[in-house]
Amino acid sequence: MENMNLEPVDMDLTCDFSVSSPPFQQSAVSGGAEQQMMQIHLRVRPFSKEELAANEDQDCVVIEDDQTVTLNAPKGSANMKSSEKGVGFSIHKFSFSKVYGPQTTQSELFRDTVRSQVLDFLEGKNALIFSYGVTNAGKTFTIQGTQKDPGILPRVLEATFEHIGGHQYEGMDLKPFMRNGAQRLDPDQVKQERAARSAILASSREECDHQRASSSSEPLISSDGGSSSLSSSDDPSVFSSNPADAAGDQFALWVAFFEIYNECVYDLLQPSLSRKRSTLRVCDDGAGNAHVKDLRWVNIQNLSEANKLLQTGNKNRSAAATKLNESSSRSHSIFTLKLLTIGEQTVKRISEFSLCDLAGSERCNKTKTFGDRLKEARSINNSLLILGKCISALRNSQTDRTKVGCIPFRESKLTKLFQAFFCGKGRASMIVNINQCASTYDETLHVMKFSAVAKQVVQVIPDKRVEPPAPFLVGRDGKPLLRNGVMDNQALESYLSEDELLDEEDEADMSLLPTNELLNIIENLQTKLLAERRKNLVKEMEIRKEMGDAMLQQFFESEELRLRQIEEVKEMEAEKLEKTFEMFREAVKEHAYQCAMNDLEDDYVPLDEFTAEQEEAEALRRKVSELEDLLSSNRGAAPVPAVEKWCQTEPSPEAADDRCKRLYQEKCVLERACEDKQQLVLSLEKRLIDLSQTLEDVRDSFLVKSDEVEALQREAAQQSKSMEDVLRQSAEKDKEIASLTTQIEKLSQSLPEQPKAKRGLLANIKMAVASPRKGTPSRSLRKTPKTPQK
Ligand SMILES: Nc1ncnc2c1ncn2[C@@H]1O[C@H](COP(=O)(O)OP(=O)(O)OP(=O)(O)O)[C@@H](O)[C@H]1O
Repeated sequence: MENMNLEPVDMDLTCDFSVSSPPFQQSAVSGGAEQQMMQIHLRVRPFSKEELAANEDQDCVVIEDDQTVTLNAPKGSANMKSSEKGVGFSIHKFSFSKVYGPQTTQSELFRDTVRSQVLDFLEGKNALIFSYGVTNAGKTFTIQGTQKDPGILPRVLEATFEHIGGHQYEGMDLKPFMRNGAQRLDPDQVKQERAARSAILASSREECDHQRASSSSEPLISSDGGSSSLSSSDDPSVFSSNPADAAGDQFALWVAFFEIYNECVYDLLQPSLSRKRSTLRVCDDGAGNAHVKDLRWVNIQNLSEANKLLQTGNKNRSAAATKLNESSSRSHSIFTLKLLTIGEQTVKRISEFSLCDLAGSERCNKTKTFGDRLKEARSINNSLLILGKCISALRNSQTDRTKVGCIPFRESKLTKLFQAFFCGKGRASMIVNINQCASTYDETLHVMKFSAVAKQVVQVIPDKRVEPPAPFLVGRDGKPLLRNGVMDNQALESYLSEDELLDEEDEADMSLLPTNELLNIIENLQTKLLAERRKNLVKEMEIRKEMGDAMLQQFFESEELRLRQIEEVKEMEAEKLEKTFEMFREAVKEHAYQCAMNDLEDDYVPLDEFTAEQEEAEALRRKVSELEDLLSSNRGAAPVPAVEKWCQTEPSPEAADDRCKRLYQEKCVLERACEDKQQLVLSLEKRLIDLSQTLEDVRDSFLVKSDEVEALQREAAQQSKSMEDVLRQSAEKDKEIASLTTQIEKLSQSLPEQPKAKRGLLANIKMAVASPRKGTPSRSLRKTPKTPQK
């Protein structure tokens, strides 16, 4: 506690640790839940005769009102000395949810502090109460009390049995499992459970007889199970179950009692056959719910049985006489009740009530501690220091959201177990116990400062109207049971995370163990490590293979998609080309037709006319040749052009002249007609050339498009070739993985006989897996990829 940095800002002459907000202030948050400051109650115990004789009464503790207390530093205390030096103050003021003076009875304390939490518990909510204070301040008295003056715990038990009434579930086949679950036991397990329970109760009976004979201590609850000393509920009907609400439900109450001593968890209800008790592990179910693994849960049916268990547990608890307390608790003890509400042969809900009696915070010099006591004191102070750090961090995270997630719950077993309550899975409240002795003033001041910080922690109280979710149910082997034919997911998750847990024995205080045990532990750990590594290696390979397969599959799918797209583009391009070509063909045809039509219009000559003209021309030609023949035969002269000759040789010059002229004109007409025909032929030839040119152009563009199509086809061919390469590579990898798996299996089978050789091979395999591309073995594909369509 000395190092705890919880000092609030001091003020003037008196230091005021009271918070400005009213102590019971509540505010609603979303979903009907409420926020509430953590309830911190202060109990000031009366002086004992010895203390009064030793002049311990120096008015160090002054109760101002039912919420405020002032501490006045006595002479000689460290606090007084530092205030005399001008460092700090000698008067400190603290406020609490409520202050209970030395005259407060156990019944009053129960009624004011715990009753509402008991009601929560009976309604299915979780609750935690822990007592905190220096050694000999009255923590155990507050939690357990005496037979004449029972404390909170017996009263909680009494209230619970009042609530259960005649609705006790006798089956004993439904038992708490982990933090929030229940286990269904088979008949054999129920038999074992009953036998173990009887053994514990019988051993406590012997102990009680022994105690009665020696009258050394008194049981907390009368052994007949009656509640003669209990008056926990002034109005017992408050706790009675309402038959209308219960709807035929039955209740089973299971309890566990354990302690955390030197950071090791011990079951206080486990009969220890040897001197060395076995330690238990604190496990997390993966959802922030820590629980003690293999803790003994005992089904109790009445107060008498509860008392016997308390006796047994207290007998096993680590206690020792210190200078300040004859029987000082050297450990944190936690008594937990679990109430199972059972209806229709299943567990409807489970609620938990934990009562924690913390070990006393103390300074080693005051308690004159050495050896084991010193070690205990260090361990106690350390776990209380972590509790203080958690509470401080919790308060800081609530005031400053950036600090969320830095709460060191995992640093001690105690805080791991408290975490769920501090994180909204139940309501926690603290009872601070102080004595008024001047000799322990400085420690008391530390305790008060701690509680001032704790008081500022805000808790989210779940909405009472909202029914908590049904607990998960597991079978004999702890594996989840089907609920309405469906696997219980919550149970499955918890079960799986349970498997993943680390062995927390590693965290226990090893220095307490002898060397040979340490060697055994090391050997065990080495074996575990090896097994873990092997498991990880196999897992890693499986994951690699899965990832490879998934990637390959993805690649095939994308490749297939790409090929499909290329095919579609090709088809579209070919279609477009075909259309363009068709268009050109149509255009050429149209053009040729138009030209032909134009020519036909220009050069149209009726056929009769043309035939007549042809005949006439033929007749004229015949006549011309006749005349030429005649002329040449008459004159015997060298032949001359026919017409001229004929004109010259005409007997009548006029007639011959006319005839010649006419013939000449006809000749000229014929020549013109020939010229026109020649022109027509030329123009047709020119049009033919133009058309050929157009056809040439169309052919060229067709060739270009064909080239493009060919290029696309080439590209597609290349891609399919590269895909084949990838397939080939994947096949090789697959074969490599298969051969490695075979090797691992062989190694796993032969590992126990040749551990050293296997370690070498495992390392080789790990290297091979770490650089899979260097492996030579060929592979085969698991899946045959689809051949892309071309
Ligand atoms: N309110 C009280 N009224 C009468 N006696 C009390 C009261 N509180 C404590 N005592 C007595 O004071 C003594 C010390 O109390 P207790 O053992 O409960 O202290 P503690 O805080 O649990 O100490 P430790 O941490 O060392 O276990 C006991 O003899 C107890 O009976």
